[in-house]
Amino acid sequence: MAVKSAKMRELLRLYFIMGSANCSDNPEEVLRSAIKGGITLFQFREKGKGCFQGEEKLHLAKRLQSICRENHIPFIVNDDIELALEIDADGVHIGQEDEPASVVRKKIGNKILGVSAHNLGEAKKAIDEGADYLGIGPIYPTSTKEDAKAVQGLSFIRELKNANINIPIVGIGGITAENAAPIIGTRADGVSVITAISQADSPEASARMLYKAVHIEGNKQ
Ligand SMILES: Nc1nc(C(F)(F)F)ncc1COP(=O)(O)OP(=O)(O)O
Ligand SMILES: [Mg+2]
Repeated sequence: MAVKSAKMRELLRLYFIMGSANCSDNPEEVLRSAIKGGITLFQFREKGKGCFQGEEKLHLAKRLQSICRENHIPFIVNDDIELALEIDADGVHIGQEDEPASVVRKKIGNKILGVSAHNLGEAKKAIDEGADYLGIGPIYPTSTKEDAKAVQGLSFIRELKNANINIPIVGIGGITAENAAPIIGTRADGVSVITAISQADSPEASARMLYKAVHIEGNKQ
């Protein structure tokens, strides 16, 4: 587990999350561009108005997964455990409204398991049930997730660190190159981003700026 945790921290550095609904351009081109810009992990999150279902969702997942495989970027699936197992994804991400982490861990074996947590109780439960990392947020206001919980800033990350919770942590919610550094300053392991990359004129340039922001701050730790 220890090796996995160190590797997990590296993977979380710049975690791009995207589905077709988040892209103004072709999702495959957006992903290729984001990979060129230095993303370290990818999550397929096919959700929201007009998102694909069934066969179309499966085919898009496979196309994006093959782009990640060509570039040695692990491919994580949001919510849809059955899809993740069907395409042998590298891991899944679940929230508090999804299946319990303990049930998902049994289904996915040794794949990466990410869990969203909004308070200490949820964090401890996720850790006890085998989570490999926690998604913490929304750090800043976000328009991407319609049912997002209250904006929490950096307070919950600080609370976790003060409670000596050492599981790998990634911040999420409204993150841009301009506001990413303070998240790393709280000793979170990385930032996850949807719109700032998926809607950028150049996803590559946006990812590169984000990577620099987290890298510079990370070197100060
Ligand atoms: N998808 C996510 N990915 C992360 C990650 F840690 F990966 F950055 N953190 C949080 C979420 C939010 O997960 P959830 O609360 O289930 O909502 P949704 O299914 O709408 O995304
Ligand atoms: Mg979810």
